[in-house]
Amino acid sequence: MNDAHAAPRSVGVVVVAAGSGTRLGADVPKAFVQVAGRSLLSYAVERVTQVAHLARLVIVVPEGHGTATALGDVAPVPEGTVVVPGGAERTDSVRAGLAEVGEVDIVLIHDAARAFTPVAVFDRVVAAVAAGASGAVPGLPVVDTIKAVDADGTITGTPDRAGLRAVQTPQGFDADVLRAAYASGLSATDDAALVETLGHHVRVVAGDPLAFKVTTPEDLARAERLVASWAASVD
Ligand SMILES: Nc1ccn([C@@H]2O[C@H](COP(=O)(O)OP(=O)(O)OP(=O)(O)O)[C@@H](O)[C@H]2O)c(=O)n1
Ligand SMILES: C[C@](O)(CO)[C@H](O)COP(=O)(O)O
Repeated sequence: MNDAHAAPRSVGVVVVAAGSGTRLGADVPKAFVQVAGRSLLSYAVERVTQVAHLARLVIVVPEGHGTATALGDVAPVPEGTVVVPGGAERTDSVRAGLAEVGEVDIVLIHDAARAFTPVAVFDRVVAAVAAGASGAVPGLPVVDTIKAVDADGTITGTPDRAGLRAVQTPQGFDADVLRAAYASGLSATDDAALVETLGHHVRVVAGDPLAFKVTTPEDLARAERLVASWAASVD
């Protein structure tokens, strides 16, 4: 366990890995897809287990993969890890994982699909919440100009991109705040949106390009190149 981060607060992590990966189009659930002989989930878990003050790890998997033993061949999981089946939407899967996270101070929700997120990103998110934020998410400035459009594709606005961030995971929250947000029964494409709806302030901390989400075959090729470059650098 990495004790570099000083905040003495217990951290629970929910790794959501129950998506099918429609856009990737593999023949196994996306989190189980292999890069250089290891599943995306195993890369994600390897990083999560280095989070300081980690007290509880919950992995949310597709129906039918619902035990730590069943998961053992896909990704070695530490003793005490709880494995639960997810739901139809990411929000459903997070809600299932959150129900198992137990008594911790801070909860991080992390996409298995962001398998290469550096531990330093986790540390920044935890530090922001430990310092008093209700929530914190990693984000990167956007490099494209973003347009708002209506249903016909007509542009309705051009927000100033200086005030925009593309957000990643892990997304971290005070545990009670996140539970209240999920109790609302609402859905959203990220966890922060539910917390924002309750009126809490969520901070953006520096993200990392390595926290990219494996979504398409092009992303998987990028992951292959990344891992190959790491292997080459230790040869
Ligand atoms: N019902 C779902 C949907 C998504 N996820 C997880 O949420 C993360 C982000 O989702 P995404 O990358 O969109 O994964 P998929 O839903 O699998 O992808 P797609 O939309 O292409 O089917 C992934 O780690 C995925 O496993 C989940 O646990 N349960
Ligand atoms: C949570 C997330 O990764 C933040 O960028 C993203 O919103 C997940 O979206 P997806 O459509 O489920 O990939």
